[in-house]
Amino acid sequence: MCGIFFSIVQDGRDAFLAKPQLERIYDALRCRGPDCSNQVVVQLSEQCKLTFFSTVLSMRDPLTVQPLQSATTSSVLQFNGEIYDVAGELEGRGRDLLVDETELDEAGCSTVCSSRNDTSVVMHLFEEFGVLKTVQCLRGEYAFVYYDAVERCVWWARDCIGRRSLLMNQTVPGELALSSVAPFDAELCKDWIEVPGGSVYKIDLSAVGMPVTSFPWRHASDDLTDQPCLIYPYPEINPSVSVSDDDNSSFLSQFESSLHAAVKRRVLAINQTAHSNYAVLFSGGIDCTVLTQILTTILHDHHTTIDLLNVAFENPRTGGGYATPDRLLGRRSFEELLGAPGFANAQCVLRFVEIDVPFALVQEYKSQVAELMYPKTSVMDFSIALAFFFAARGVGRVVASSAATDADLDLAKEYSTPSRVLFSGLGADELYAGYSRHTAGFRRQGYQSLAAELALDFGRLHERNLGRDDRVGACWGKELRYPFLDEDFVNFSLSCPLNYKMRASNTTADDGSITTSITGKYLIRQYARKVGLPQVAEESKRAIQFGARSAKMEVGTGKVKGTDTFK
Ligand SMILES: Nc1ncnc2c1ncn2[C@@H]1O[C@H](COP(=O)(O)OP(=O)(O)OP(=O)(O)O)[C@@H](O)[C@H]1O
Ligand SMILES: NC(=O)CC[C@H](N)C(=O)O
Repeated sequence: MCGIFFSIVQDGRDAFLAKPQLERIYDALRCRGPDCSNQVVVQLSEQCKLTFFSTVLSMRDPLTVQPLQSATTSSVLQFNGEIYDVAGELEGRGRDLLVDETELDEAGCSTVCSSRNDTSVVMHLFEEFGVLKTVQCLRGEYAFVYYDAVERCVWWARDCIGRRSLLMNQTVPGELALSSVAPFDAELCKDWIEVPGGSVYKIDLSAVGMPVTSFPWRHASDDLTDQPCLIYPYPEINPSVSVSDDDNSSFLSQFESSLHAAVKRRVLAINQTAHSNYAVLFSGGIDCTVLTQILTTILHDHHTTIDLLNVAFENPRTGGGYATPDRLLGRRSFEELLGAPGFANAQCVLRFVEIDVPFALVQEYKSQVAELMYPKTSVMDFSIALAFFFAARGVGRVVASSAATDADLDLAKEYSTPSRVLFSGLGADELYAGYSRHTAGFRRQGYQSLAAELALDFGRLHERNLGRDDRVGACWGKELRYPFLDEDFVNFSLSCPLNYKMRASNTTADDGSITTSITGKYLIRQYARKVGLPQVAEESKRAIQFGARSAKMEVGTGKVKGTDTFK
């Protein structure tokens, strides 16, 4: 993941923070982007100075140094993330820049191969069409800061779903700082907040008082008359329930093609020569197992490896060693994947990588994890962040492999995944009603409140999960990719009637008694059955901190609440 730090300081001051604090931020950013780092300073006036510091984890050819400064306008771009496609009004121009035509597949837009460096494409589009028009058309997971030297303003945003971290600090009047991470320091480096998702922001450097304007994302169905805005590339959730099941196979095939395309975009947008292997954050649950199955079909004929990273914690409070629920499930799902018909004769190699985290290692890294997750501070955030931190580190042992001759298959040898890209199944529960509280709500009220609850869950992913997970996972020079949060897949999923997400079914026992069971993630389960994963298809949700046992590890903390502040 790339790293961004930007600041505006006034009154002739040199820097937003004292040197030690700034260096700490720069060090954290260098971990995110180990390929290069650079600083650009723009002295706007004697009083006002702009500082841009960037680091790059290069994923797309050619390596594009950041901050990227335009030779023609002197504008400056800091970009963290991936653009997979350019749609809508700028489709033609954007794709010309982004896509190597020869790599377009027959299906056209749904499997665009984004093969050119996207940072320079974004810069081109910003200069040619302006920020709002461009952002409206970009498809991908990103955060950016852009100084428009012609208009003398600075723009910043996270993508419309908020899949990358960006923090802001506006405690000093007239000044501003933005950063991908901001290690917490109680004295000198506090008061950061996550840039609220759902808007693009602009500060006008020429206007008196340097006002900030926000341009919100709205749905096409909203009243759009009051202020300039952007239109989400997906609708509001469809609250309807379809009356007949005639469309079942059509919904399933749309689900399948849309999710395949989302995974494929994220596979193709990797510098194939340098980093052509893959890793999945693998709990063994249905979401990440389905993603792995799709990866194996896309990479079926490629001589490459897919590392399935499964993290488990030694938890002194609960005991039980590393035989955590996710470890047991992970092993079982790995076997099921190997036996699925689609995997027969595959050239790609699947490996199960066990990442065991002893309690002593947690003690060693816990202050780093707490700093990275900041401004999240709760006990629950910490236990989730800890699990992502060690899973993303990718250091474990290859305990099983689909290739009998796999040289890394050695129970005694430490193995570190070379993959820079980590696939995650996040988002499936929010789109397809995977939480137990969805089931409980459905049991009480049927479909009545489900749509509202799902809309709420999806809409707060940026503040609850995505910023934190980016900050924590990226510190190892890795990049999280979320196929379930692909805009086109989200578009399909939000449009799909609620009964393709959650359903009740009755079973009659021999004594005639009827039991009603409620199942969420209907289409995901149907897909798993279709591709030969019947056991995985029955799996229920288990959150990472319980599956990996990273929650409340210290003896005597059993009664601590998840919402308490982590100390
Ligand atoms: N123990 C684990 N080891 C490695 N990665 C994990 C683990 N648990 C969860 N993950 C990753 O984090 C993602 C989101 O985790 P979450 O807790 O929401 O699990 P989930 O929704 O039950 O997903 P899944 O069905 O894939 O388990 C998972 O899809 C997976 O990619
Ligand atoms: N890690 C990143 O954010 C990568 C930025 C950009 N996609 C590149 O490959 O240069």
